[in-house]
Amino acid sequence: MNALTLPDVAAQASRQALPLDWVGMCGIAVPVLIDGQRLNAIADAGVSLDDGEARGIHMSRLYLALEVLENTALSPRLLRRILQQFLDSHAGLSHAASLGIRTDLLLKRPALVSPLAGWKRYPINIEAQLKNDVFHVELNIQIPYSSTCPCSAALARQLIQQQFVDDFANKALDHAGILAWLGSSQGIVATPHSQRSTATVNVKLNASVDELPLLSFINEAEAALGTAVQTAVKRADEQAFALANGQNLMFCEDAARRLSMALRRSPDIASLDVRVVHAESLHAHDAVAQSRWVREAL
Ligand SMILES: Nc1nc2c(ncn2[C@@H]2O[C@H](COP(=O)(O)OP(=O)(O)OP(=O)(O)O)[C@@H](O)[C@H]2O)c(=O)[nH]1
Repeated sequence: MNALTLPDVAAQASRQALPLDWVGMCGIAVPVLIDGQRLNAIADAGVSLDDGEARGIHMSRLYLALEVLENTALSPRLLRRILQQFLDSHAGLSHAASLGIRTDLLLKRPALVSPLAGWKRYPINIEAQLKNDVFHVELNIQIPYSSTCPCSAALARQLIQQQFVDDFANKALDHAGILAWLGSSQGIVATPHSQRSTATVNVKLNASVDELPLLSFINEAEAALGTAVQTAVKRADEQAFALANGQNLMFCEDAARRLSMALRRSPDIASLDVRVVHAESLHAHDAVAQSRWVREAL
């Protein structure tokens, strides 16, 4: 070896011959293009090391294969192309490749009533795998929403009825008096508790899907729940939100069922995991429900 030859340890034989399931890099900073937006993302890229005798993989080859993310819209086709490059650059060493991309989707959401709008952040994680020529993509999306407890609402209504009995017993009912009573906190003595909640939707896409249907999944999920958290809010919007919550009282079980049933209608989905977490204001712990569904083969 002369002074200009660089030692290549990866090309050496391993002292302990053992194949490895996954070798790669985690936490790589990359820009990605989704729905016309350039987003900051973090990637995990790796391959299997099938040859137990080989000392190491070629990390630079995986890293450089990610360069295309900078100027090509993220799609299942692009992910497959990158994974194929991971494998092609590790011929004889690897039969499986994976790429995970975490970012925050920013969507501009209109207010419920006023002409305002604001940005909402949806954390997403995209996991792609190519193994023995079988390719698949999974999307993980977190969607914040509001949930009002149906049990608490019923208990509050009962207290209001009781207050009505106490205040109006043996009195002639007059319209103006009842209207004023309904608008007072002496009349409406109790309110139900509600909480900010999070739905985590994990979707395995059908092989035929060639776009990442992130936006449509988020829209379908929010429509099914009916109580998406808001961005810019004036009083008119807050009142509409109160109505939406009152019309969509939800235990965590209700939310999980609504989401799962709504998303199952999408032809893009091969399998689905839904997990909802209601960060209870009644308790110091969370109420959680999960649902798993796999589309039956036709
Ligand atoms: N395999 C491996 N490489 C590592 C690790 N930590 C850092 N690296 C470095 O990653 C760098 C890139 O490795 P390679 O892709 O094999 O680089 P290279 O040999 O110049 O590139 P090729 O000629 O394409 O093989 C090297 O400098 C390694 O030392 C590790 O834990 N495992």
